[in-house]
Amino acid sequence: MIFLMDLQMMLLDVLYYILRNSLRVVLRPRTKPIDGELVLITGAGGGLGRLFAQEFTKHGAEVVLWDTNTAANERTAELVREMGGKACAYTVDVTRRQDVYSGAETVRKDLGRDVTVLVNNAGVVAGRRMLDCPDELIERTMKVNCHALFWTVKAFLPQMKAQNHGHIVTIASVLGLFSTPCVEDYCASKFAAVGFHESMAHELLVEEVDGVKTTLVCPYIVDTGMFQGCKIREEVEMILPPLDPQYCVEQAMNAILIDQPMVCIPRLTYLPFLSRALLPWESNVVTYRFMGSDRCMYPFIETMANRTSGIPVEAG
Ligand SMILES: NC(=O)C1=CN([C@@H]2O[C@H](COP(=O)(O)OP(=O)(O)OC[C@H]3O[C@@H](n4cnc5c(N)ncnc54)[C@H](OP(=O)(O)O)[C@@H]3O)[C@@H](O)[C@H]2O)C=CC1
Ligand SMILES: CC1=C(/C=C/C(C)=C/C=C/C(C)=C/C=O)C(C)(C)CCC1
Repeated sequence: MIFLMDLQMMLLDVLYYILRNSLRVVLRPRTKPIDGELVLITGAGGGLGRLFAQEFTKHGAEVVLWDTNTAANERTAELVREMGGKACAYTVDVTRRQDVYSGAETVRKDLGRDVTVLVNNAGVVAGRRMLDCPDELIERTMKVNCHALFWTVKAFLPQMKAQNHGHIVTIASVLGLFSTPCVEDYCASKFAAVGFHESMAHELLVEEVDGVKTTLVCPYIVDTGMFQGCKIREEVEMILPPLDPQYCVEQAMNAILIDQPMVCIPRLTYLPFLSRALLPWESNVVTYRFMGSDRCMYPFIETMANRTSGIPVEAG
């Protein structure tokens, strides 16, 4: 009897959340204020990281910037200060766990307060066919895109939990939800990032740490240069062009500010995610062929090869 009542309650809750989330698309919920929050962004020296720093600044937050590229990171800090914001830049390699832990201590000492929003944004891709790819490059992708999430969350979550206040944002990718060929290192690391993020989010809910929010961000190709050359069939690309970095960050910010647990950018990319889960493997294979997703990374790999050695590799 209790089981049936629980089942009924659960089904009603499921319906309620489907309705609430559908309505959210049209009626935007109120955003939370973040002025006064201390936001740490990894990979803040360029691309999306720099734009996140500027967006958080617009909303009145103070930012801490971590990157391996000191000059680029300092430039981000400068841009934030030009906007009238507060920024501190530190050179931290997020793959070195002792550096992450000591870096977290330094931030605490220097700023005299705890980080309340963590944006795990740093990311890399090998950009080589798996069998041509040096082992070290594969390891690097796993360390930056996946292992580093453990170190940063272990460094900052304890204080957030103690205060029952905070937000952990993981910049994953649609390639953490479905895959394309020739980016095995990247897909493995992003699928892992999605798994890590979701497990942590469930853990916080079970422990009833309701003041620490989580947002998983899964963007499609963004025009930052990271995946330069990646190309799907032209007719499909007209419906699904690479994202403008500013648009991508604004969409992610909207999700963060309404405590949305997950966002795919653009929304259209929920479709391949669903079809991967629901359709037979072969149906997805023919869809990939039709849309040009099966070979979309070939020109990207060629671009990367030209960038790194000047000698094009055979991508076909
Ligand atoms: N661009 C795209 O198409 C998409 C990107 N994403 C994800 O968004 C995030 C940002 O990507 P994007 O802005 O395009 O990439 P960028 O390469 O432009 O920026 C990534 C930044 O991370 C830094 N970084 C790399 N390794 C480390 C490290 N070990 N420790 C600290 N910082 C590091 C880089 O420094 P350096 O320049 O010195 O390497 C760089 O400044 C990534 O996680 C990426 O996977 C998701 C979907 C699509
Ligand atoms: C697989 C697939 C597609 C292509 C996806 C691509 C090309 C994604 C690239 C994402 C990147 C580069 C993310 C970086 O983090 C379509 C056409 C959407 C639909 C059919 C299935």
